[in-house]
Amino acid sequence: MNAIPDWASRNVSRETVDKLQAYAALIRKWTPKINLVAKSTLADLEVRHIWDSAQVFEERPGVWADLGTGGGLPGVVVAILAQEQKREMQCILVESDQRKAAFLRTCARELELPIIVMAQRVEDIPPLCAHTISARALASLDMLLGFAQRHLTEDGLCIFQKGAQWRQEVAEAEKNWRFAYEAVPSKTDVEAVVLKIKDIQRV
Ligand SMILES: C[S@@+](CC[C@H](N)C(=O)[O-])C[C@H]1O[C@@H](n2cnc3c(N)ncnc32)[C@H](O)[C@@H]1O
Repeated sequence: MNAIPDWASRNVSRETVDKLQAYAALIRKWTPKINLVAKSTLADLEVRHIWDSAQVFEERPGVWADLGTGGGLPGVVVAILAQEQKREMQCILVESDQRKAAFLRTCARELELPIIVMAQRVEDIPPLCAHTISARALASLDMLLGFAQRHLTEDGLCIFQKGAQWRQEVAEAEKNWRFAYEAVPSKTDVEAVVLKIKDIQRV
């Protein structure tokens, strides 16, 4: 399948659609050299990765940190959509793989995005004091909540994309953490959810 996302339903401008397409072109160009996404998913890149990432975007104040951003999913998509909304939002992308971080800097330059790329491990950087933290395919929920405890402001929000096993992940995480969550059905995968989590405390 090579479906095109229904950007009109998001009220996205022509300029932003062009930027998302330019980003898709960069992923297609770089993926043969560095595995930004599985090559088998390139044909369906717009829905499987870009639309999937766009669904996490919401208007939020302050710092948005995307952890383990890889090829920029969802961080670069969030930065493009924030630019559309003219939000005063600072996007920080944390990615420990140096080649992927170089790709992210290329995205920043070529797409004219005011993002900060940190080519380090999430565990090694000083607290980011982020108001929003996203992560896609990075780690178990239990581990992500540990990252959030270090990098999220007290009243901040985590937005984690999780697959079919999300209920088990929540149950596992609840052994170590107290938190409030909402599971929003994914728009791209019937079994997946977007977990919105706040008020995180270690048990
Ligand atoms: C499975 S990929 C997912 C990438 C992207 N979020 C996506 O959905 O396509 C996980 C990424 O996290 C990075 N990563 C893994 N552990 C990390 C850590 N502790 N700190 C920073 N980045 C990390 C890896 O280099 C990899 O690019």
